[in-house]
Amino acid sequence: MSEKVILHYFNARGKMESIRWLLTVAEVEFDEVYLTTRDQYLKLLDDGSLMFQQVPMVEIDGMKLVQTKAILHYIAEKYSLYGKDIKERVMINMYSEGLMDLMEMIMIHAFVSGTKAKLDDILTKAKERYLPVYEKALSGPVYLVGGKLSLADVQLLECTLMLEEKFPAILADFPNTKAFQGRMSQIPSISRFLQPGSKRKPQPDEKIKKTVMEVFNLTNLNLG
Ligand SMILES: N[C@@H](CCC(=O)N[C@@H](CS)C(=O)NCC(=O)O)C(=O)O
Repeated sequence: MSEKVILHYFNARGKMESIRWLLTVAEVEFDEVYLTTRDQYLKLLDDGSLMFQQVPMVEIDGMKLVQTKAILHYIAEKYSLYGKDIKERVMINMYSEGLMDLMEMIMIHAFVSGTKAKLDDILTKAKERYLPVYEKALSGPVYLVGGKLSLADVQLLECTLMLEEKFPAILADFPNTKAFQGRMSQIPSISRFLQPGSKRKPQPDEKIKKTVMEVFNLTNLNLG
């Protein structure tokens, strides 16, 4: 029997949250080791556990995986959430990359306490560049690619929920996407994940920002 999956990251969404979502949908149990001190991080570096001195790091199947996309693709492939052939896979990757670009904008904005102008820019891009793509793809099909649940669907749900936290009415003009969100939320593993007390993380607060700065020995948060 393979050992339990262990996630090494902050007690925060960040780059690990999509991995938490995907494991949840795949119904894979996982434990988490939260980075709270610089010593913990230095120990991971000393151990050689972090290939590029960065987290997320995921212990799975006897490996210590880093690089968010590589981790997501491994899990998606392993649990049949990655299409049936290379043409489906490239579509899943394109949808997924678009969602990661958008989610990263929101993540960075939260961390660097950006201006209202920046938030407006995210809203405009979400409505004009990203959401129309998913809305069109979902006009008819139940899932984004190949009529089957995939990594892209899981990330679309995660992303639309993040968007609604910032812009509650954003899906009003995107009825297919809103209906998709409702369907996805009824999948039992997802429904449980959406309940309070699950391993889903809240929006970042000042405390977590302080922890990240201490762990990485930063005086200034510069996330791009
Ligand atoms: N390309 C990597 C980037 C990971 C990354 O930037 N991780 C941050 C925390 S969210 C980190 O470990 N920063 C420390 C550093 O880069 O020295 C991925 O997607 O996993």
